[in-house]
Amino acid sequence: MTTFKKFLVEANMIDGAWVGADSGETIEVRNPATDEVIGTVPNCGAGETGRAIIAAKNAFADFGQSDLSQRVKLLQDLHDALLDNQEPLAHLLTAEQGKPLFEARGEIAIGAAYIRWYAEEIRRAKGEIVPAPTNDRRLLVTHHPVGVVAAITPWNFPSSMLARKLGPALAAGCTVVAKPATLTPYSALAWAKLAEEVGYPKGVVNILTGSSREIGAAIMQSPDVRKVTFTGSTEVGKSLIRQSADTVKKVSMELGGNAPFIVFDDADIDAAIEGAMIAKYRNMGQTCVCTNRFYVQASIHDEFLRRLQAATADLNVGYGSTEGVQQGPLVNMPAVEKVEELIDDAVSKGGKIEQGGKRHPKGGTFFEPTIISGATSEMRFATEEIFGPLSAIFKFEDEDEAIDAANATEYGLAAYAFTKDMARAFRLNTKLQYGLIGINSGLITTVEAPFGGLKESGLGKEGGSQGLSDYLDTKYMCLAGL
Ligand SMILES: NC(=O)c1ccc[n+]([C@@H]2O[C@H](COP(=O)([O-])OP(=O)(O)OC[C@H]3O[C@@H](n4cnc5c(N)ncnc54)[C@H](O)[C@@H]3O)[C@@H](O)[C@H]2O)c1
Ligand SMILES: O=C[C@H](O)CS(=O)(=O)O
Repeated sequence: MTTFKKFLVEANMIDGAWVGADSGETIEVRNPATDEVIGTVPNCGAGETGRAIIAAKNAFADFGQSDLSQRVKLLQDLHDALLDNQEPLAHLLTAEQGKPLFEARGEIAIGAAYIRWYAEEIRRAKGEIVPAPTNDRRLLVTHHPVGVVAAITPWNFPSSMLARKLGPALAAGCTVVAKPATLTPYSALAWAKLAEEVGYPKGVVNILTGSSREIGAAIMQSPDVRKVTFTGSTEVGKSLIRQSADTVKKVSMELGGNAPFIVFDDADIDAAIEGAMIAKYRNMGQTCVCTNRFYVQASIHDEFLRRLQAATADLNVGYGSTEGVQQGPLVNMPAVEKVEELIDDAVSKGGKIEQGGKRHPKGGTFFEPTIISGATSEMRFATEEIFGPLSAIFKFEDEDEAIDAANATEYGLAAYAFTKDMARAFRLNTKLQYGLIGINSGLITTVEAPFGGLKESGLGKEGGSQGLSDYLDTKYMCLAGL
């Protein structure tokens, strides 16, 4: 049995010290599968946040001017430390979030890959010398770390969502104040422990737990925080964007999704079913890029539905800590109740439950992987993010109808389509209003590519070469008198 005790840190990291809340108050952290208390974390607020921001600002004076080679070495050591501890970190992640162990291991691995990627990318953050209009001057363009960065992250991928913020921030020479979701704090606090172990100077990485509103307000009101990088719901993202105006902070937003999954009649059905299972049921459907709406062309609808039903019925539902389990519990009871509301709404409007449809016999927040056919645009799940193991099956006749239906949402994060027609693939790339488009694949996230949404799914990119620029300020210097 792997123990994660080393990373069960019941304290916050502020200015190089592990501390509790000024009030002494704590918050319980529960295992979604068993509802047992795993431990507690400090319930910090404005005062602790102010001290963390000052610590990050003070640390930036040196870290922001540190040698590139030093920052690269620290990132390489952080990458290695993460992989050396992959097993306990994965077990910790499963304990606090519920996802199956194989997915938790994958999340730790991609987190390490983001760190390694930015250890490499920062060495290519080149400036330029621009041809001057006259010979008495040189025009130089250079890049510099923005300064103190606030990172606010969600509960569904509590480790990798912080990795793709810490990576570019630390590579650029920024310092960080991070606030994880209250439901899943330990996977984030583990990053502070690893950063401490590999030798990051005090104040470079600060991680706080507690009142989202209090900590959030203190972050947004501070002129010393020069960038906010947020991953979470569109509703909270909009609030943070509004608050950022008061001090003109840089913002990057990774927000909600409502992914269409379009299966054309020329699709490889085996590939479409394989893609559907991962695009729908990864993290029990609690993934921003999970399929929200399946659009299946009429001539293959019944075959696809039958095959999806068989694959869904085969899913192994159980405790995420049990090897071989493919679906764990939902994160909490409100998540279960939301799925139930969406099912009741769909059935009341003519939807048919083809599979599942109710709480799992395991009880608690376990829920049966569910399929509803006869879906229509009047049903709530056509426009609301499901965030659960519920497959909504819509039927369509032709390509234009599918594209129009797919785009009928304020979201624009991920979209998927299965077709052998490459001319159609390029039409879809042009016409689908989404930042991420998977053709014949249901799992497209990778560190090499820019991840981010259009419309109300976000601002900015994470990963790829594009993910670094948000942590750099670009300056122009005119060097005259030569
Ligand atoms: N686009 C992406 O990359 C991506 C990735 C993961 C999750 N998400 C989205 O996140 C949502 C699920 O995550 P969630 O439930 O944690 O989202 P959430 O918006 O409720 O919370 C996200 C984070 O913001 C904090 N927060 C909440 N209210 C705040 C406030 N007023 N001020 C400051 N911080 C505040 C929370 O404590 C948490 O740390 C879904 O909509 C999902 O699509 C998007
Ligand atoms: O939930 C959203 C995450 O960004 C999912 S992914 O692991 O990055 O695809």
